[in-house]
Amino acid sequence: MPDFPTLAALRAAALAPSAGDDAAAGAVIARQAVLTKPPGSLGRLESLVAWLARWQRRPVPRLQRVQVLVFAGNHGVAAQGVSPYPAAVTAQMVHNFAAGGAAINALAAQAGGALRVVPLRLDRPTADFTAAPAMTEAEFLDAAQQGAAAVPAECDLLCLGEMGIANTTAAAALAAALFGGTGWAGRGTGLDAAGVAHKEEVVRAALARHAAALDDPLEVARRLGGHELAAILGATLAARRRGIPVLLDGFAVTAAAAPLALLAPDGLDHAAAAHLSAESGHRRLLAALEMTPLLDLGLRLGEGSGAALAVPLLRAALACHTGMASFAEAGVAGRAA
Ligand SMILES: Cc1cc2ncn([C@H]3O[C@H](COP(=O)(O)O)[C@@H](O)[C@H]3O)c2cc1C
Ligand SMILES: O=C(O)c1cccnc1
Repeated sequence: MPDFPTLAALRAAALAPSAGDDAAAGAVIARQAVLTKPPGSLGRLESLVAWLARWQRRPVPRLQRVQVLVFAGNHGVAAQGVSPYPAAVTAQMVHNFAAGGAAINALAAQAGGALRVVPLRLDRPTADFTAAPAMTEAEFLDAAQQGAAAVPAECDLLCLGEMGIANTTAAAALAAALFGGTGWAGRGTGLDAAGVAHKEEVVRAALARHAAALDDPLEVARRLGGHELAAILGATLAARRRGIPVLLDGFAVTAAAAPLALLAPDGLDHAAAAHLSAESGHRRLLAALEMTPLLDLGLRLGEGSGAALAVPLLRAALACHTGMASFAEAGVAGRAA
């Protein structure tokens, strides 16, 4: 049985209340209070473990099965000259992933994660969304469903990444449609100032073309997104239903998942921003989503690279939580007053 046999089923899943486990998070917080450190002194490491417990629905979270999923898709809007690279690079990079030669191969291995790359209709790009909706309803639903189906049932943490030439233009259009304003276009893979201005104009034209239909976040995702971006939305939603916390990568992945936060206020509570991309719209997008990135390393790659890089940080947080002694166990005096 597919997770989302119809668009109505996808929407109902996105609107369903969250399934986080308060008791599991509470158990983590209670244990942290007795470990040999001043309360709160491990900062964000402490709240991260509680977050893992809440969404794994397990009082002692684990990070044994880490899955990195990279979705790949092609974009009709590439024909507008919005990327310095040819669209053929998407499929070429999928071969490179399979051969083990990309950054994400190295980073997923370092993270102790399994890497799976899911190409979506690479021979059939989306429609150029300055002229028509990027996807039909059936195409959008199929991509979202493929994303959901790629999420393993048994998984402790999901890292999401993407590959799709011109997808930072789609991401900018999504962000502009979902959160309003202009100036969402950035350099992507390396546009110069004139290229960014042209990209911004393409985004403006797309929003004007679809202006009458941008009230519904799923319709925004269908009209202005892409196959791999719809798959990321489907995977993010499926992960919440299966009790799997998610690390979002950069600008493209965050924009792909963002409709879920607009459909339900807690729609991305099981997802954390792994890093702040150097793509200029990302800081603003994360602020709109009230997310604080874990890392800020100046990455502007995609592929799930930032998400994979944050996994060792989560492992460190969990190692402290499970490995530290309590004040009583260690014979360390507690606070005097
Ligand atoms: C060799 C190469 C490897 C990549 N890996 C990720 N991206 C990244 O760049 C693309 C988005 O940038 P834009 O919107 O400017 O095309 C996406 O495919 C993204 O994952 C790559 C891009 C290239 C060229
Ligand atoms: O932040 C991203 O997702 C990103 C940035 C540049 C190129 N591709 C992706």
